[in-house]
Amino acid sequence: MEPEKKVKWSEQCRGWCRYVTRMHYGKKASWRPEPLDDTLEILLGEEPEREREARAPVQESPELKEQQEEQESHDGDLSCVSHMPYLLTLDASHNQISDFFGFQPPKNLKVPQWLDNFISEIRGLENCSSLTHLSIEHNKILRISGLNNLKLRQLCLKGNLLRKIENLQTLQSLQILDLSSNRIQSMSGLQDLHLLGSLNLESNMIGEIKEYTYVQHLLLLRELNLKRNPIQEQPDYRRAVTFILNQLSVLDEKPVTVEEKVSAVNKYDPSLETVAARDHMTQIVYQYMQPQRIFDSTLPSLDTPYPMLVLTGPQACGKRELAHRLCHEYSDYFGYGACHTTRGPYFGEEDGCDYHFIQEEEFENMTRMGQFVQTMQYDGNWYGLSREAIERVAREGLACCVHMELEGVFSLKTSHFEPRYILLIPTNTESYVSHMKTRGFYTNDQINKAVSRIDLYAKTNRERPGFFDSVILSDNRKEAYSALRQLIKEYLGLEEQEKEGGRSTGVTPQNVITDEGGNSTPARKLEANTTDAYSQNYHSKVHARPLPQKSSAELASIHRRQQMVRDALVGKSPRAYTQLFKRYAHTTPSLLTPHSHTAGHNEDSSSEESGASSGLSMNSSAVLSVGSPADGLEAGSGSKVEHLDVSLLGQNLEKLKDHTEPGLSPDSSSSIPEQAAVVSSPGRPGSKTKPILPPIPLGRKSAEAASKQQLTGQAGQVDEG
Ligand SMILES: Nc1ncnc2c1ncn2[C@@H]1O[C@H](COP(=O)(O)OP(=O)(O)OP(=O)(O)O)[C@@H](O)[C@H]1O
Repeated sequence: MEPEKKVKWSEQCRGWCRYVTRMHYGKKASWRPEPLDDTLEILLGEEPEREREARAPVQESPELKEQQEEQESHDGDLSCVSHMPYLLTLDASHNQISDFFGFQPPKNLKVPQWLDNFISEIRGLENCSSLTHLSIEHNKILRISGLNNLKLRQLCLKGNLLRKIENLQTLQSLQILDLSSNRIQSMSGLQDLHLLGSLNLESNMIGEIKEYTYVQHLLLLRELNLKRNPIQEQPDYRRAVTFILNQLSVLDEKPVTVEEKVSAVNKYDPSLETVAARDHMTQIVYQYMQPQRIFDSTLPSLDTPYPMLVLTGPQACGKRELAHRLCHEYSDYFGYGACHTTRGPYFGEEDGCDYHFIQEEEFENMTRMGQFVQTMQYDGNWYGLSREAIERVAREGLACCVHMELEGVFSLKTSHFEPRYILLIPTNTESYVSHMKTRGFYTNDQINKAVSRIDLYAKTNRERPGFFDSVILSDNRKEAYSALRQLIKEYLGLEEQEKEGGRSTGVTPQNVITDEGGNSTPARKLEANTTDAYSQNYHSKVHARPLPQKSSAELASIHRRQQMVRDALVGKSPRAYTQLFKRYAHTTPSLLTPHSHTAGHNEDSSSEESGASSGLSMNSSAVLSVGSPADGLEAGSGSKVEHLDVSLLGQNLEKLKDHTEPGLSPDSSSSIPEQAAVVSSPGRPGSKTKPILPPIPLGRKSAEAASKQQLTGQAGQVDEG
């Protein structure tokens, strides 16, 4: 049929009408191609060779002559068009046609156009089964109708009087839709056009961002034009649309860039990392804008981060209660780090004990003063962990124990602090919900939100091995606490001390190490008389470097691990805490380590085992020498926890719970509680480069010293600005 020829309608082309492909029909009052009218143009397709050969006899045939005569005699209908079997485009713009009722479309008509007429209703196209392109621009159409089941690929109803989009759902082939310059207020009615790739709604009356939800699932939609609609006035319009319709490549005739898409996601659905990075950036910027304040106890250093323990998990999973119990029971080792919050106190909550309850304005001021390490907004309230809260605990010579939501953990991980993170996660949704309901503080929305976040935690744990240092199921508070307690006890080496009946490894609350001769030495003094903190770190690092030749300690360590492998092969499963800490040097605050100053040569500091940080960051520059919990203790004896496969968590929480039940675990003979379980995770990134973990600076001070320190702590602010 190609190439097309443009000719005027005349006698000459009448015989060619079979090959008409496009027809522009101008200044007519009715459907009648008047011969010799100079406003009528037709485009002729090239005659196929086969037909050309056969044409002469056909033209001369009496039937055709009859047909032509009949065609000429027609006045006022479109029957002439029906003799054009190849007609694809018909453009009848700028006429006075008011109706195309009775129009007998040619068999192959694909693209009729009726531009600038007085058509108010679409009718008569039911039989146009080949019609793919339809344009009825600038008419007076009030409603969309009469298009059912057509195979239209392009539809243009620009410049009509449409108020809503309707009756399009059967146009399943529609790819391009132009409804510009109408009075449409909603995008409802487009949701079923799954092949739609281009939508023009310019100059309409669409005003609400939520209208986009109607086209949100049209995955092929690439171009959308909403210029000159009231929606353009909505704040952040373009970014919001880009976010909701992230499949778009052109919006309002302007390409949507990758940067725009990233910016939209970062604003409306930021990843946890983005939230954390933004929060961290805020805190750092504000902090630098302030006169420098020295927090000596928690100062960042190369190898000895200040020891912190973070309990994390969904709201009301029990982490706060557990943190308090832990700090109470192990008050010589841990202090509770109270965050600030703008939420009002619940019944029974005390200011400064659970939180520092402050007004939003004060919270903002504190933020601007750079006082927070991290902040987070949860349920419309702000929460923030201040440097001072940590420092207050550190000045006591204690490790700081805090609880927070996942976003807080992400943020804290960007700071110089290197806490150990324990995830407390409920597996029994029903009892979790009923616990929240019993507390009576929460609305249904809050409960639903908390429940939905369980999966977020589980997913994070599943997809980021090593993100949490340990996982404890929190369904049963008592068991969860005993799992946590067990973990801490093993780590601190308290169990061994109990076993040894307070022999030379004894630790006194007064931060004094008792040697075998009964002489007491302040723990700090032992450290202090070597050199300053930086040098200690440096030496620790040097000592921790793998030696070219294995020391006897390293060989012993390798031997021990080989033994564990052998045990595992014959079916003995190691206890949970050994899983948790075995990758780390077993370290403890200096006040707990009778042989702290010999650390670098301790067995556990062998190049491989000490190649990572300690289980809970509560290390001194020393390594615990009372023996690794993995040593010599029978698997499972007295332990309340069981090692679980971390990959199970979150995939199927119920399954996980089952897994903890006696009889299902390979080591079901051991006394394992039904729900409490600890899941180990591999070392976190970078942990191998930090073999030695930090001391708790001085251990718990006497009440007097502590209060004195409090006072001097306030004075410890140094104005460098
Ligand atoms: N600084 C912080 N950063 C991030 N999350 C925090 C912070 N402080 C507290 N949170 C967490 O915010 C959530 C809401 O705290 P809130 O104290 O109001 O909850 P709750 O109902 O008492 O539950 P929970 O018993 O878990 O504390 C809790 O999960 C809490 O752990």
